Amino acid sequence: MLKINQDGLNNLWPVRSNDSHKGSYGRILIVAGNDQYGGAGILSSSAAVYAGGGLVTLATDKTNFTAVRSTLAEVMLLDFLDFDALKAALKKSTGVVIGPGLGTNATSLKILKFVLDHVQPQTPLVIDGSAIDLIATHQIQVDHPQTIFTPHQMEWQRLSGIKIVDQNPSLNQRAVDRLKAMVVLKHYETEIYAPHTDFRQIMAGNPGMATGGSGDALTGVIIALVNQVDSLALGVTLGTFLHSYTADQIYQKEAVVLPHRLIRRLPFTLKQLQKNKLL
Ligand SMILES: NC(=O)C1=CN([C@@H]2O[C@H](COP(=O)(O)OP(=O)(O)OC[C@H]3O[C@@H](n4cnc5c(N)ncnc54)[C@H](O)[C@@H]3O)[C@@H](O)[C@H]2O)[C@@H](O)CC1
Ligand SMILES: Nc1ncnc2c1ncn2[C@@H]1O[C@H](COP(=O)(O)OP(=O)(O)O)[C@@H](O)[C@H]1O
Ligand SMILES: [Mg+2]
Repeated sequence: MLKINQDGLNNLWPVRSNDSHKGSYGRILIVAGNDQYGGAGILSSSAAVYAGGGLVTLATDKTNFTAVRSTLAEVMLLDFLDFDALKAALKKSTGVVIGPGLGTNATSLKILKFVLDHVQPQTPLVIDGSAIDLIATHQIQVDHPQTIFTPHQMEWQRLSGIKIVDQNPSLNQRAVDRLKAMVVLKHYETEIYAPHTDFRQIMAGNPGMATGGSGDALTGVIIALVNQVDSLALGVTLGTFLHSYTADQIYQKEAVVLPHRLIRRLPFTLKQLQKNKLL
């Protein structure tokens, strides 16, 4: 097991080059938020923007459009039932998130299957929340080579079949090898698994994060960081650490880490971590 702390990541934070432009930092598509869970789509997409994603599009239920526009002017919008537009967006995306607040009904399933069928093979794909539940319930085989699952322990129980009380690194690793995907197993000191590789443990995070929406925000942070470095494993590690480390800064002064406040703080922590690199 490799413990991940601030010192271990010191030289690895991406720094923006002078001749870069928005296209240098990814075209990110977030497919999230049904009519009940619109907030999940807002949290995921705003986290992607605040963590430095170049161009972020949210494909969501149409009822969320006004709320998204009034919260987050930077994000572009798509109706997630407009499959022609979704197909075109998937074709040009360099990073996709599916699942936060997607719901688990027949429409949600149709959207998930469409995304799995049309995402480009080279594009990193973060699968979270409702999408994990749908994959477990309907026993959907995910063959996408660049997949990152981000389950909490209950979602991991559903996906892997390992009961929460029985979850341990050796059983988790075997399930990850079978899945052939990265897995960010979220809890206190979150673990990051990849097939046939020693797992990493994030030495940051706190119980102030135990509030609805923290994981939705994580998906956006991860996909934004994956779009700023060359390696998938590094992007996932940096994103997961940045999320928890930012939460720790807030938790020093606030008893609950509200996800929207964590998100607003991301550019500051990112700058601070970059500066350590430049010292
Ligand atoms: N503002 C919003 O729109 C929100 C939307 N959300 C979405 O709602 C959908 C349902 O997600 P939920 O996670 O609430 O529902 P789930 O039913 O998947 O999981 C929650 C249950 O798992 C239990 N659990 C056990 N171990 C856990 C662990 N380590 N971490 C978290 N929970 C653990 C919890 O106590 C709870 O009973 C997802 O698509 C999610 O993205 C939630 O993120 C909440 C906020
Ligand atoms: N007690 C805790 N200690 C550290 N981190 C926690 C704790 N509880 C929750 N978290 C973090 O908060 C996030 C919760 O994710 P998730 O349960 O998917 O939330 P949601 O679906 O409501 O957005 C994860 O990143 C998890 O690691
Ligand atoms: Mg979640």
